[in-house]
Amino acid sequence: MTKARTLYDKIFDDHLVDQQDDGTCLLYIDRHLVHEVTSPQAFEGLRMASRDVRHPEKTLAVVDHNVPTSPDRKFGIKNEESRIQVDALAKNAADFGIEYYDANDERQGIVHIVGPEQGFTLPGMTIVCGDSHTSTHGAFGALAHGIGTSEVEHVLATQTLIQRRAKNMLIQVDGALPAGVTAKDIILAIIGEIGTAGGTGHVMEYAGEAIRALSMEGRMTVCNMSIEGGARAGLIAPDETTYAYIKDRPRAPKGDAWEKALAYWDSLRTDEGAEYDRIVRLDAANLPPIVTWGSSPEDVISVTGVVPNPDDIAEETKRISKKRALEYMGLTPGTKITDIAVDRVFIGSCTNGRIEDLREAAKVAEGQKVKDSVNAMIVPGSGLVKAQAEAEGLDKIFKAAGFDWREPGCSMCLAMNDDRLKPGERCASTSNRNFEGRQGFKGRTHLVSPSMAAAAAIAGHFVDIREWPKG
Ligand SMILES: CC(C)[C@H](C(=O)O)[C@@H](O)C(=O)O
Ligand code: SF4
Repeated sequence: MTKARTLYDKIFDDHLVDQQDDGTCLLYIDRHLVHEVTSPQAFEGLRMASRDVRHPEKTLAVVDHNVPTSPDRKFGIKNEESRIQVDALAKNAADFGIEYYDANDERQGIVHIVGPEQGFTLPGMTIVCGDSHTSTHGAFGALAHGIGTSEVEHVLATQTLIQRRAKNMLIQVDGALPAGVTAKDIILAIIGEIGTAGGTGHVMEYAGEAIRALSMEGRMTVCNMSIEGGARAGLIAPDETTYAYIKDRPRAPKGDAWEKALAYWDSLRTDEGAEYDRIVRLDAANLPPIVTWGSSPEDVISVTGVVPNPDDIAEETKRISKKRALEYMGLTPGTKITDIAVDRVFIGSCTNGRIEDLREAAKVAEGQKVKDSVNAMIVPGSGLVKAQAEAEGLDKIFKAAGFDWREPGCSMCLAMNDDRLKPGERCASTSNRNFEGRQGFKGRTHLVSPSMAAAAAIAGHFVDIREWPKG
């Protein structure tokens, strides 16, 4: 009898090219996504060694981090550093025969939104990208790893990656989400529970009623932040929701190939009796909307709560670090979360820049006005998301409410382009990292869901979305 295996074990085994006695494995890589930040030295390395890209057709390049999000970007990038990186990717893609979406291509967007949209991301595949949030693609039941630049070069040259087997971790989310509570709150709650190192050495598989009930957009939000929980990757077994999303995408299998693919994809489930190294359980029905208060994604609190007091932490190193976080954030213990005023609102990123996120935000914004003291921007995650949103009239709702409607890119998720916080500015952000300086020097980031962000823009402070609109 064969041993019961997890979904991770199955995908890993199906891609194993070689395994050494010390456990070092060589994995075949089905898909490689490339962006401008982590690829220039990799291509340079190939040139120096006179090597080609082994499988250009399994590689897709797109610019996202450095592109400005203002409409006048079609006239070029003013910032020199950004322009150099973007131009380098265009040249490298042309020189090595790789399909490339530039900033004027409607398919351009954040790499982790583009892959799924194009049907480039498929269940059972191994997918890599020189980017930590590659875990997003695990929502499709693909084994998706973020890799470093030297590994990018290795994959470009050989279409393989050196890996060790990870441990298996199951995150079981039972129950049904209450109204106003979203996929973002699920993953923030998980990270709050296990901490940012909780998943170290593991691949996290998310299962349970609440995960099955999520749309692909929601599943991507959850898998996206696996990396913030320290995991090597996140995974969700594919099902009818997955297939419906993929069907008829440009690069999805068609006709007979589709039927064959479905048969294989249906085998991508963890076997009955397979063992996990660790299991974490969560009840979705008990989850509130969550806001982060510190400078780590594990610093989570219910919107109904107050800023915690680090003095209550017994462990010294942690106490000192959380004290510092509060100082950085300019917050006082005991302050009600709903009393915290925001200066900026950012709705976008590979965590929450998809169509469903914009719909959720638009529902809150409709007929309302952004508070005078707040500067709020909506950045669709891709050109296709933007077009879809415009076809649904969401842009009109946002603009009428006083939100800034932008071009697609990573934008203010990280301060690598013109969108950034000024020192001291406080932002409600739908992105995934609230590290010091992440959204701009001395900027203060609170991670929230899209509807919570939209409501904060209108009220000027955090509000409990479950009670929105008041009166
Ligand atoms: C620039 C890139 C290497 C980085 C990552 O790996 O995640 C970025 O996307 C981020 O979110 O911090
Ligand atoms: S949107 Fe943010 S998290 Fe995602 S790839 Fe871009 S910078 Fe990284």
